[in-house]
Amino acid sequence: MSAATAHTATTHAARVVDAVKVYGRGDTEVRALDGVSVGFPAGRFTAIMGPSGSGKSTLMHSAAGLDTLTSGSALIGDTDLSTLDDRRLTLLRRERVGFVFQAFNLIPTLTVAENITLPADLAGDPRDDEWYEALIDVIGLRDRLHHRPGELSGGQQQRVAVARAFAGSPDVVFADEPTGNLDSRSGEEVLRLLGSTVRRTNRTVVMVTHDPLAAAHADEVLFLADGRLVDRMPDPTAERVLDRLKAFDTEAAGPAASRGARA
Ligand SMILES: Nc1ncnc2c1ncn2[C@@H]1O[C@H](COP(=O)(O)OP(=O)(O)OP(=O)(O)O)[C@@H](O)[C@H]1O
Repeated sequence: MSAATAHTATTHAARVVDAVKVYGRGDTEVRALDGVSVGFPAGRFTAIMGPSGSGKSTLMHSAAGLDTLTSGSALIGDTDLSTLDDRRLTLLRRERVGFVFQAFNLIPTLTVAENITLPADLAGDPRDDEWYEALIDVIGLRDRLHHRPGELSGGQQQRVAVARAFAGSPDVVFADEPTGNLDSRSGEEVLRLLGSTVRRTNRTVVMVTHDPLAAAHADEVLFLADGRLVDRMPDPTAERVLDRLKAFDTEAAGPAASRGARA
């Protein structure tokens, strides 16, 4: 792509093109992704929703380079992940992608500060002090930097995991049900943290969630059903997301249910 084109088109931090993912063969074949093309715009917070089994995790894992596609492409920036060998894929994930999981996945023996800088330390990168300090301010745990994760609440641990995900200034942070293990108040804090990090520092987040309240924090919600992208909702509210999800139940009772990929 020429520089001129890059400036006129929406910049996507990550995208998939004609993504197909087939698990199993013959009678047990499941088309988890059935030709999905979607971009995740840079500087935006995108949520992925859809009924259970609709392909949300598969889409996220493929876009993040944690899983490979059966056909089609997954790109981080302009890098087609299928062109990378395992070593370069690992490096790309380490340097250009951040992750937040439902289970916070912090290292219990390291302090909060050490957990946050661990990916950069492993990569041998010098710490960007300004960015690190800004992150500590955003997560609001300056007085806990020398505590261990076990001494923090679940919500505080997830805020540390969010800071760790952003610490290396990745192109995109993928969050898989980041509030799944939290009570509603802690979950709300983590979502506000994700949203404010995107808006104040122009970062990119892609989040899989079942929760309409969580999805309402995003700039846009993508809806999957039966491995396909079926709808997008800019500027979501929890009510509108809930209504859209309810419509899936109605659609599932009709012809859309007869595709049979998961029968
Ligand atoms: N490793 C696997 N082997 C076989 N089938 C799989 C595998 N992983 C996922 N699937 C199937 O692919 C389809 C999509 O799964 P996926 O986990 O992406 O859905 P999801 O929308 O994230 O679901 P949930 O909301 O329940 O987490 C499902 O039918 C699932 O059973």
